[in-house]
Amino acid sequence: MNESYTLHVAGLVRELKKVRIAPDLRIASFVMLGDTRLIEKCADALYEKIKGLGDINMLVCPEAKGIPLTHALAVRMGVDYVVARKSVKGYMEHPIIAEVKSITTTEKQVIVIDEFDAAKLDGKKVCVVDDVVSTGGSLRSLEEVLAKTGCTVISKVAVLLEEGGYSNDDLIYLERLPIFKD
Ligand SMILES: O=P(O)(O)OC[C@H]1O[C@H](OP(=O)(O)OP(=O)(O)O)[C@H](O)[C@@H]1O
Repeated sequence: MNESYTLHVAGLVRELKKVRIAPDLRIASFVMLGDTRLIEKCADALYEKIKGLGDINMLVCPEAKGIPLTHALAVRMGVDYVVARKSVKGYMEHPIIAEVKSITTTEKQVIVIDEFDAAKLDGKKVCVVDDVVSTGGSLRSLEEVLAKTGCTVISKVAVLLEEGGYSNDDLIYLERLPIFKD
């Protein structure tokens, strides 16, 4: 059995380890964290795709693996970004919370935007960024939270669209990623 998947993305090649997430399902684990060259190349490629959209003045990403990519993209666009957290922190006041079910979710998970960050988003035109979109559960929950902040989501981008069920054609992405059913 092939234990890895060879991904070609943004002019680079990476071997992704296949990991089991259910008795009959394995996914290719894509972890950009710490891979500076991959982050920079993907940010370049995504920037080329969205720079013409105009008027985006804030990025938003769910933690965690998409954060460095979002930072790199934000630098290219000359904007700031907000990170939606996956737990409520003690320093948050009046956080906006939605439940999440994603392809990797094993326990109850939430997506949270602190009131302080929500205020930064009010009136902004936003691009949502993530490393991977699979079922779209994380994206949907994030949009649910964002709808309460007064921002407008202009576009959604990801490095990979995984075959986890997300079917909207509104996602800008670089490559598709298969899943592996046994
Ligand atoms: O479309 P979905 O089915 O929601 O899956 C995509 C989400 O899953 C991954 O995050 P993960 O839950 O692994 O969290 P992490 O980045 O905090 O490790 C990925 O970074 C997306 O946020």
